[in-house]
Amino acid sequence: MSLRGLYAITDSKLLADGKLLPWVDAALAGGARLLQYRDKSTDSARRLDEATQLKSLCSYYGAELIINDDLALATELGVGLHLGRDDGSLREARQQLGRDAIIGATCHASLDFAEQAAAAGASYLAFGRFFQSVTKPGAPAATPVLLEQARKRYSLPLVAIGGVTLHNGPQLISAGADLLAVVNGLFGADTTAEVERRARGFTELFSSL
Ligand SMILES: Cc1ncc(COP(=O)(O)OP(=O)(O)O)c(N)n1
Ligand SMILES: Cc1nc(C(=O)O)sc1CCOP(=O)(O)O
Ligand SMILES: [Mg+2]
Repeated sequence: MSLRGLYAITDSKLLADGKLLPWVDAALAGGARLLQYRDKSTDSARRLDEATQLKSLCSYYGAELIINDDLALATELGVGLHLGRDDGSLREARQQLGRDAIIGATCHASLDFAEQAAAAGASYLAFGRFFQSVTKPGAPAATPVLLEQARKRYSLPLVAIGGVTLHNGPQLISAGADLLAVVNGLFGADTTAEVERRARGFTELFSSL
């Protein structure tokens, strides 16, 4: 599949109290192409159960599920994986998951990190954070100029993350982002109708720019 469009990322605090599946369903109905299951808890039974249900939803909508941090869970479900700088070896994950798996890498604001990730077999390179993020306020800052530089250097899909909204998304796409990775700007909505409206809005940004 082509890696371009909205990349929805779940958040266990925002999507507590039974919101996970309906809120994700709305994001996928609105056109999200990738969904990352990001849950920092250690409740492995619940994580397996939730990720299994998310895999079914993604399959229904023709989207791809990516697991944050957890190679074992991604392997068990046969889905993609996102690794940060301290989340284990991308090269080993590639060997374990196979050549077709989507494996993404956090590159913060560093073209050197991007070079390492590309050499280790990353499927996409994620840069950020571009704006203030309520989800991860302490993430290192990046600028659209970095995206432009990465765009010139890599043909791999580029992901922009961190404080992304419908309002500021266009400048990141113009700078070269293929995917906008969003938590609060998508799932911080009060209703599923609003999540779907926002997801459609993000999706339309990619056809209009
Ligand atoms: C698409 C995408 N980009 C970056 C991250 C951040 O990954 P990481 O630095 O490992 O931080 P955590 O998400 O694990 O807190 C991401 N998850 N997804
Ligand atoms: C998980 C994460 N990683 C980031 C990075 O810069 O690497 S920013 C971030 C949080 C993204 O959430 P929101 O869309 O609510 O800002
Ligand atoms: Mg991580």
